[in-house]
Amino acid sequence: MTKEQWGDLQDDICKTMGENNYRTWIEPLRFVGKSDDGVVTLQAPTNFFGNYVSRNYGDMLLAQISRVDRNVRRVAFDVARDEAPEPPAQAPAEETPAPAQAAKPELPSAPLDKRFTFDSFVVGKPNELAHAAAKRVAEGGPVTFNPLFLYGGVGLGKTHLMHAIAWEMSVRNPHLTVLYLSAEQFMYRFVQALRERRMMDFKEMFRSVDVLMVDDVQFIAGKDSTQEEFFHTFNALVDQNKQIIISADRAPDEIKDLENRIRSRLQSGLVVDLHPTDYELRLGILQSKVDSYRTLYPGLVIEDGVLEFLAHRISTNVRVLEGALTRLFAFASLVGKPINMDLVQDSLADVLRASERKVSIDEIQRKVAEHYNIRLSDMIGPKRVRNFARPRQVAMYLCKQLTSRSLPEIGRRFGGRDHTTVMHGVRRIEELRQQDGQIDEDVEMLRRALEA
Ligand SMILES: Nc1ncnc2c1ncn2[C@@H]1O[C@H](COP(=O)(O)OP(=O)(O)OP(=O)(O)O)[C@@H](O)[C@H]1O
Repeated sequence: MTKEQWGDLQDDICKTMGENNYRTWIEPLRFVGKSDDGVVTLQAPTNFFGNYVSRNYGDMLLAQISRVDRNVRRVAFDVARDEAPEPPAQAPAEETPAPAQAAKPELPSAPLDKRFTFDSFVVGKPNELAHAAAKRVAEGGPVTFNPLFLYGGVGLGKTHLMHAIAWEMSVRNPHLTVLYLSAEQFMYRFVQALRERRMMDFKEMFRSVDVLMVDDVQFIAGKDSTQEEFFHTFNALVDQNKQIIISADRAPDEIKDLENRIRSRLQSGLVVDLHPTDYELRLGILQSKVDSYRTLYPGLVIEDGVLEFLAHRISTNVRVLEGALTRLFAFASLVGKPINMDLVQDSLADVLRASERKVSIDEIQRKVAEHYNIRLSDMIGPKRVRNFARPRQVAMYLCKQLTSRSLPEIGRRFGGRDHTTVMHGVRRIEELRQQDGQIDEDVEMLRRALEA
């Protein structure tokens, strides 16, 4: 990978992520070089910037770069050396003198991702409440719950929902001042204002917004001065009946080192959580992603079963799921082949290993036998009667889905059967899941129980 090749890729990257995002996040990066062990380093203006790009676009960049250089394994981010030092974790005890001529601070809103709208947010059981609350707030009208506090694990859509609210509000009422920023940026602005002796400007600016959205609020835990300022900003806005929307990776009472008065303020509105995704939601998200990729990769075929496999096997983190799909599309277009299970195994081995569920063949056999009320020895043994054969096939199917064991290995664990027998069993259950609601329900229930 050379600087020229990085330059040549820019058009494609821009098309993939849209011009706005490209200009905000990718254009400022500088190509530094590629190491012998396949790491491409890009220079970002700040640590925050580098982390953001790595988290949100890392997989896409890797996929694009590996199209021109297959030896690249990883993309790393470096920070420009002449960067102003990152803000300290605590506000400095002593203030430094103000610069001779301080400019009035601009509204420190973070850029919104164009893709993060309500339209592109797939709703399922685990996130329907959070989605409904976000929608209600985005519609404006009288402020009914203040703040709206959204929380959930990594990559479950908190930022997506926050951006969607901000977009929707701005469209419905272009005059509203909607300020969206991360808690880290809030602290950065606060420390900067302290240093430059512009606290009045800072206070004025934050108190003048109509809607304040703070992402990842757990970041201010343990940072006393920032918490204090956040508390005052919060109160001032609530007093003026301005909407506040907060996100965090856990519930207010689970955030350690948070002052009690802040904790209770955060709990005083509506607290809703995004639950870990379930199979159906993951499948829905994959399908909607595939639709949006169609224009980018016209003609690419996805064979049956691939999305279902990914939805089963990949963790609940939607970012990992999306990254896997992006990589699959990039590889498939590179080698000019359809997206099938072979390609999945070739290109996603690391992701699949990482998300491997620790379910054993023994556990599956026991659970299935119990469910169908037959003896374990009958399920594994030679008898071919339907009462034993069908549960056996279900167990084989689940072993294939939930473990990384090969077909011959599964065959051995089912009384030394041949791998073709296992393959036949797996296919039969796949067919039956389409045709027979009862079998489909049984298999799904067993899968959930085994994964729980
Ligand atoms: N229900 C959903 N429908 C469509 N896309 C989703 C959904 N949930 C998450 N995503 C996508 O998953 C990715 C990660 O989501 P997001 O950044 O909102 O997660 P997060 O909860 O803020 O994670 P973090 O804790 O890391 O900040 C984004 O690309 C987002 O669009």
